[in-house]
Amino acid sequence: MSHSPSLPDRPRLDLDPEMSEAERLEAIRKHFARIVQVNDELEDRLEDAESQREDLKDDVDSLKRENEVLKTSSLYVASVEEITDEGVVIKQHGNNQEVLTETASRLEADLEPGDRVAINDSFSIQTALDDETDARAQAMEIQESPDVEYADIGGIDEQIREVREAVEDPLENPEIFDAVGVDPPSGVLLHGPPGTGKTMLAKAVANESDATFIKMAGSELVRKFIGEGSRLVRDLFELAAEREPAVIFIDEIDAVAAKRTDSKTSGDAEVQRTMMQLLSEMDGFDERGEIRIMAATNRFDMLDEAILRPGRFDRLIEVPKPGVEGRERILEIHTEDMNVDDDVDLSAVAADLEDKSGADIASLATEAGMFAIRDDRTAVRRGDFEDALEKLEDADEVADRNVHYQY
Ligand SMILES: Nc1ncnc2c1ncn2[C@@H]1O[C@H](COP(=O)(O)OP(=O)(O)OP(=O)(O)O)[C@@H](O)[C@H]1O
Repeated sequence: MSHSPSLPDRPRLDLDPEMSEAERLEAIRKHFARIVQVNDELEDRLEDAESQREDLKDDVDSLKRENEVLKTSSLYVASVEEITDEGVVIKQHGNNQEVLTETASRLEADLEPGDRVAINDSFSIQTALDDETDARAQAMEIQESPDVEYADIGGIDEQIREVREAVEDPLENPEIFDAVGVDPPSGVLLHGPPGTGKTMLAKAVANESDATFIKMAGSELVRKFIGEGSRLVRDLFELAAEREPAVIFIDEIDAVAAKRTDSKTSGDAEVQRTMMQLLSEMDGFDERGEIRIMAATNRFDMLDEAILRPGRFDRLIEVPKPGVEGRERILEIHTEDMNVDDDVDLSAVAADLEDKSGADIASLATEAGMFAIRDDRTAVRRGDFEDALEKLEDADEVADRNVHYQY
């Protein structure tokens, strides 16, 4: 930028007392003329300066815009690995490069290992990505130790035994499989009507084997995360590897692994890609690792057989609705903390619950408690269970009219 010449001197009026009247007048006239001239000069300079200021302002604006673009368009996504005294260790997605970086203390206080963050070209953390932007967090439910135990599950003891053998034993005693020279099942598929305890079983086996429970719902993959299904499946296995020992649980697997239909829409192609990703993840899997894979479905009949081949979901466990003894056990579990009158015979209540699932029985118990509360009582009576059953059946009837469930 060129330096502007210095401003003109301020004109001075020197009047000599010796001067004649005419000479004074002449001096004042000249002084006035100089003032007018300096004034004109200053006005010109002001005009120049103003137009220069306009130009500079335009420059500033465009630089500001450029800066904004630089700040917002070239951010990369990374995960926080560790927070140390020297800074935050992050791992960049895509190339897995680990970097020690600094972050504003405003952000650092809220960061935790596992969080996703946006970083700029020089790896400095710009923002923490909240759950809304984090599809991975939305699509998966992660529990370090789910609060379900085998003792909380009633009526499916044989299924518990099978799941322990296929999931817990390989996690806890992999050497037994090595010694005998057999591979444990690759994947365990639980199938049966809704509300029979499939999710509970998966949570319980994760809990009792001290493994992280990572759940992904197949239906959400195809409904909420359109276009992201195969990436999320990849993320799922990556996450399990980071958190092992881990139990991966894919609920409603039929949503991504249904038999191919004749009608080929683009949605089907996307679902197909998600399933292919799942199969390739399972095929490339070392069975003896510390990750076990489970899935559940209410629609076994709809599954594509490709997912049932050896090396994939090769252990099938049917989880049926409970028989009368199972129903009684489930009733006991769900009324354990309730104040139930001594004269209530749970086996008689269970006998009336033909065809009900564990989930039905859990809501029956809660509903019976509600009837007691409405009646201003603190103890639940036999009649409350009867009223609750009636209510449940009315609700079922409405549901049946709306959905035709086929299992
Ligand atoms: N066998 C059972 N013993 C005790 N409680 C049960 C049992 N089955 C179901 N429940 C109750 O029903 C709820 C739902 O069960 P869960 O989610 O495990 O069923 P699910 O088979 O996975 O169902 P869905 O196929 O609908 O996902 C449980 O939280 C529990 O309260």
